[in-house]
Amino acid sequence: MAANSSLALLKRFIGEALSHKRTLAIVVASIVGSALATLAPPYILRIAIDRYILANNYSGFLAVALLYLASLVAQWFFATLQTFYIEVFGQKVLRDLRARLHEKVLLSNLDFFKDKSTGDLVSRIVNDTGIVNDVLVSGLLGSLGSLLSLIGIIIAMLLLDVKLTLVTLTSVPLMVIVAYYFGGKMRRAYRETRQKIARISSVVEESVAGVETIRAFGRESDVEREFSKVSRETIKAYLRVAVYMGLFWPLMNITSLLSVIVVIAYGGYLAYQGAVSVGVVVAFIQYAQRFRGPINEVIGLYDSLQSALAALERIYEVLDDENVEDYSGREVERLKGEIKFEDVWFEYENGVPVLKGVNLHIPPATKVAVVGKTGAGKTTMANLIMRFYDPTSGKLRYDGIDGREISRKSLRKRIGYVPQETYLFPGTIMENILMANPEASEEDVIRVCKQLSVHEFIERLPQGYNTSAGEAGKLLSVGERQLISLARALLKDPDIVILDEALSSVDPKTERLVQDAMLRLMEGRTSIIIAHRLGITRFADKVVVVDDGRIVEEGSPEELLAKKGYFYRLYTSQMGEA
Ligand SMILES: Nc1ncnc2c1ncn2[C@@H]1O[C@H](COP(=O)(O)OP(=O)(O)OP(=O)(O)O)[C@@H](O)[C@H]1O
Repeated sequence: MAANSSLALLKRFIGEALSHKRTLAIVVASIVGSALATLAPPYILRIAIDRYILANNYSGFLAVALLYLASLVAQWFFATLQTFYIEVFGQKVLRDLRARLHEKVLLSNLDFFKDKSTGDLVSRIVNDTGIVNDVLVSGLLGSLGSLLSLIGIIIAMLLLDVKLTLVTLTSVPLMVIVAYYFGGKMRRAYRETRQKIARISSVVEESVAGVETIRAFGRESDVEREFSKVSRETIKAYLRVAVYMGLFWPLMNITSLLSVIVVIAYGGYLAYQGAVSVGVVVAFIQYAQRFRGPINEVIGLYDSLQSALAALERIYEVLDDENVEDYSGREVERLKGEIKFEDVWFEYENGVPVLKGVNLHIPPATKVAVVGKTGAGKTTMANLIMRFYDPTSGKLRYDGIDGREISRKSLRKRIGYVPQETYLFPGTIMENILMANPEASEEDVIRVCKQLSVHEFIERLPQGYNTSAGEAGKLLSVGERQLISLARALLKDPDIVILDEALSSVDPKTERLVQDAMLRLMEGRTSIIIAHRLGITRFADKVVVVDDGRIVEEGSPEELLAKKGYFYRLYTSQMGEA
């Protein structure tokens, strides 16, 4: 990443984090207090030794001893305050970032998801924000405190003795080298363990999710091999961390002790000559030992800055994505349900039209079955009616109103959509149906379920409507899940119904239930059925045959069958297969 773009990222992030001024003020106060409190004890010790102990003067000694104790308590108090409020501040920043990212996911249009995998988005919202918090909030503020401490220690030492200060500082470069080189190796090894752990989880996840396929293809031993390979690599990574940790901390302690030896040797010599007091030498010994922590912290921050900035960049990439759904536009209360495609062209990708000049008039309360080969553009037509996308050119009108003028939210309130696969959210079956209409009551849900004859089979579940979706998901067949989807749609009391009829085979009894429920849902409503099984077309007022993005035939099922054209061929070949 170029230096100036890193700086711009950091500036933007800090600018946003500054919105929590009050917490930040407490953090800064505790950092300053903590730095000052760290400086005090050696200084007080020096006074105690020089003015009281060595001078055999015990009259005010108790006061100095108490002062020393007070400075230790202050050090403890500010350190606790600092740790706690940095966490509070960090969690607030983290919550804001995650909330904005999550909202972005909810408000983005479908183009947003085209080039992002679920795993990638989850990782950005969970892991990247975590890294940013660790490094750019906790790390940065902690390092700020460390830098303050370092500067304070050097000033305090300079005030005590300039020459001794300069000699003591000679050990600092060595500490920096150890912290940079060995500390860096340790931190990199640690990062690697995290990657290996993530790899283990994904191998396990894939094994569980794909267990049937693995067995069917006899791939058990391959998967096992892969797992033990990743396992071995993980062990190696952990052992590397252990080696570097074992090297790093003792080395850091030794360099710290080296500086103490330098102070004792040179300070002792100066004290012998009478140039400094014994108290000053003792204070220096203590200050010299206080370098280690802050130096390590500042270098650790420098080391992880690159990865945190990369994480920040990935976060802003999502936040700045411009594929946002626009919810503005006029509100519609109820629709008669007339839909008109007027020379609609549509492309997902520039230059690749998927719909090529579709003209279609669906009068209110008409049942239309859309049929055609895989990839013909049926689902795309449904996507346009839902306004998941708008036409690239041409218009879609609802009751004569251009769809672009109607607010997406209010339009979707009037449409009941039954996708091919029913997604059950965590929660109970009752909650899963209620989500379709927040204004509906539990009685409404039961009424709707009775209407669709879904009530009986829900009642048969272990806890009826209160069965958890997870448990129900395992107990319910595809068809039964689709019945729940149909109940959801009916609860909205929509004006327009879109059914993406599933091809998957359903047992005859459930199939009958699903079909009856579909017909009941469509009753008196403008309905579009994307029909994979052509048998359902006999209930339609009109069949529309789509091929390669164009409507090639249109008419009542009887007309089209009699015409012996495209639909007739599709129909007879499917019925033949059946
Ligand atoms: N999000 C997308 N991005 C790019 N191309 C897409 C996208 N969704 C669908 N397509 C392409 O658009 C064409 C029409 O797809 P569509 O899903 O509308 O067909 P369909 O008739 O519903 O097919 P099926 O019966 O398989 O569901 C296909 O060539 C498909 O590859």
